Amino acid sequence: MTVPDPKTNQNQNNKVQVPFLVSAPGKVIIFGEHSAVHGKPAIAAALSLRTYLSVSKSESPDTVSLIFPDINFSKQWKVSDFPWEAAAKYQVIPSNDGKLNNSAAFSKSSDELVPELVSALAEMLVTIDDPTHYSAAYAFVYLYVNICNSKMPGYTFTARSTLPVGAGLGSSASLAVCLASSLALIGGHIAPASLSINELVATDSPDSDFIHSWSFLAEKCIHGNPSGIDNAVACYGGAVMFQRMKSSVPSVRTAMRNFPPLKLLLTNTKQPRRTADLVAKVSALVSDFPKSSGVIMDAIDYITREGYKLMIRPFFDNEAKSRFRELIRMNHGLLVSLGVSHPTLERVKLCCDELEIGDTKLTGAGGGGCAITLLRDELSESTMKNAEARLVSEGFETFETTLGGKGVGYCPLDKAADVDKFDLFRLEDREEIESTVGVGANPNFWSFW
Ligand SMILES: Nc1ncnc2c1ncn2[C@@H]1O[C@H](COP(=O)(O)OP(=O)(O)O)[C@@H](O)[C@H]1O
Ligand SMILES: C[C@@](O)(CCOP(=O)(O)O)CC(=O)O
Ligand SMILES: [Mg+2]
Repeated sequence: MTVPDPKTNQNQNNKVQVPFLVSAPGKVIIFGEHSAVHGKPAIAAALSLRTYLSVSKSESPDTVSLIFPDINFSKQWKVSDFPWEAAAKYQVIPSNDGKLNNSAAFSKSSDELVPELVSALAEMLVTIDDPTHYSAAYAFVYLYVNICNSKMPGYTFTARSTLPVGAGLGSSASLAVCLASSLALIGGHIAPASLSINELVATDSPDSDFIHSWSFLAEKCIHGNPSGIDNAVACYGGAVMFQRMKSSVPSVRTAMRNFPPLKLLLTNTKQPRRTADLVAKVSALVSDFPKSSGVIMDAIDYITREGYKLMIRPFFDNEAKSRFRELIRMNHGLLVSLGVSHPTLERVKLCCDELEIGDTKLTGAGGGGCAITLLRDELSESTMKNAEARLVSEGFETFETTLGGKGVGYCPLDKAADVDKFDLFRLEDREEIESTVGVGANPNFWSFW
């Protein structure tokens, strides 16, 4: 983490030049969604589908603007509308000797939202009725007052995802990481990223840890009680075994460097749902039936650990693959018993079972959204084409994606021409976003923390 000038709260070295872009990946949970919230381990990997966010100066210097076309939402505030005084009491500003002048608040705010700040921000959000809009705006304003300050000029934040939003692939966490990294850059708390796509990261950097801790709070704003697995993957990339610990003990995150090349089909039911509702539903079940639901959570715990053991074997051979598929099938059944499947998800599963292409489970919070099918090895191209055509004919959408990619990235927009070329608002669709700014199609534009 860099040390900002205490007067301006801006880092003097490596100061970011506006405009710029940041980006973070979505994720797929292989085992352990929901049980992860209740302290059990889970396994997830970063996707090649990502969220991109641009930061530019607002036309009017005292206006902060959000432009979120994927959810049909835009909003403006005046810089002076933000509750800076309330924020100052809890804000963590590193002093120029590099020590945190409010370290108690830092450790608290890196774990829990500050209730006084939440109520001070409520007035800025009162006119927003749609919960989708509200949660995105809430995450933004919470991070903005904590990470930025009243002396900074107004900026415009435009976000676009190549991920489906609200479909179990971690769009909320990838947005949270984009917000945390862009605000940390303009607030002068971190330096622009410098690692190229092929450089391996030996250890986590203080800058990525800073982004990670604030993105967790943004996830809290979006869905109440996140385990932290989604924003960890969106921030650090790769594949992880993750376990949330009881409050005040940090979560355990074990990078899985030899993640086997899984052949996955990703199917979006297009059934909308909110993670917040499903996480609350499972938490209600846990408190109503602690013993019965506890046994289900324990079973998922064993499945995840069995899956982990198979995945870290030096050879992910046929025997390992067939055991792995059994685990996928069992994990789905247990999620059904927690009440988080949906008729559309069951239809995807039925279809894949009938076609005998592999084993299917819901991924993410369920209630709609996406399913993953771990494909059998020996499937021909025509079998796969037929299977995808059948799923599409039933109203679903299939995705091709690769697993285990990079975490949060940064792309400077140095030249004036870049600003028009990379105007996220104007890009037509996922394909155009990917081909114009995408990390996959344009790896040389990007650096990583
Ligand atoms: N590209 C985006 N633009 C604006 N808001 C987004 C975007 N992606 C995610 N969000 C926010 O995250 C919410 C979806 O999060 P969630 O219900 O956790 O689903 P998931 O993380 O599985 O996509 C949206 O309702 C919105 O508030
Ligand atoms: C249900 C859960 O395990 C995953 C939610 O993922 P998503 O928001 O549906 O992509 C919640 C969490 O771990 O925070
Ligand atoms: Mg989410």
